[in-house]
Amino acid sequence: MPIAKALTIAGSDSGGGAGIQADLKTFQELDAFGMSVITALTAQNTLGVHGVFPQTLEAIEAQLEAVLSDIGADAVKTGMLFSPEIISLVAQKLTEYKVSNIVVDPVMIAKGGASLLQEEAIRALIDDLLPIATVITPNLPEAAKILGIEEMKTLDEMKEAAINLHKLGPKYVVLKGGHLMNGPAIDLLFDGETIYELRTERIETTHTHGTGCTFAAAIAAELAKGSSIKSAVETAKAFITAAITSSLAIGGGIGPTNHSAYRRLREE
Ligand SMILES: Nc1ncnc2c1ncn2[C@@H]1O[C@H](COP(=O)(O)OP(=O)(O)O)[C@@H](O)[C@H]1O
Ligand SMILES: Cc1ncc(COP(=O)(O)OP(=O)(O)O)c(N)n1
Repeated sequence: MPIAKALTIAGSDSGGGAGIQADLKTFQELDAFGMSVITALTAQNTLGVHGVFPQTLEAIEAQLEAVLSDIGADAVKTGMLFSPEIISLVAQKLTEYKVSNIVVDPVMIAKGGASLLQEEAIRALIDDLLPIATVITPNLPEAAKILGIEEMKTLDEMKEAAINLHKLGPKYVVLKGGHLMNGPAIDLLFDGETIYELRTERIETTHTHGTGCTFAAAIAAELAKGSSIKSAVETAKAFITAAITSSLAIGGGIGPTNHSAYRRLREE
């Protein structure tokens, strides 16, 4: 069987817990061949983001061309895209190369509070990227920003938001409930007809750096292997739950999740 090829288009996290590094580790753990297009370098560790250095459009386009014109991708995951110009370029290239499984994680703000997306880029995200997305994976603050509403606090508000996000054009919406205070960690999958709930116990830990990146990358890896969206999201939920359960208390701040935990669990 040919190897599934997964491409991440995202920012680099020097601390290794989020961004390109989290995505490539996740692809590897789920048996997909990982490739990368780096949109920005961040000087980052468990204490926060200490610098953001966007790459030139020329550098980003050269990386996209190199990968897509030769190797191709069975699925693409986008993360930190930073500016309206980068978003438009990425959308144009994914359309030109007819990429069929596009997972858009609309990264906006890191857990420490640093901005990873310019305010003026939200319009480009909505106009250029959401309509071509197979699935979008916003967290609650990101969903609220896209919809121009107050942040959701209840499951009913989350359901309404998932329906409204779907109207912006993606084929599927996964609304992540990691930011809901208290109670289980509930994510919603909406396919345009049915809302599915994915529930796990909330794990008591502060070490959750890179949860969103890892979850979206796992969905991309599974779609690249030919899974249905429902099965891809279920596997991603199991993957991130295992990764948070044995997250790593390294550094002095918010530590990363453990990308090899899911495989280890399955080998036991
Ligand atoms: N403390 C936790 N316990 C269990 N699952 C969690 C926890 N925090 C986040 N998750 C899960 O991790 C995934 C990423 O969600 P979230 O943290 O909301 O994303 P982001 O990193 O983009 O803010 C979701 O599946 C969410 O339910
Ligand atoms: C380079 C880079 N990309 C994305 C993020 C945000 O990652 P996320 O998975 O949402 O996790 P937190 O940063 O919120 O813990 C990032 N920090 N860096």
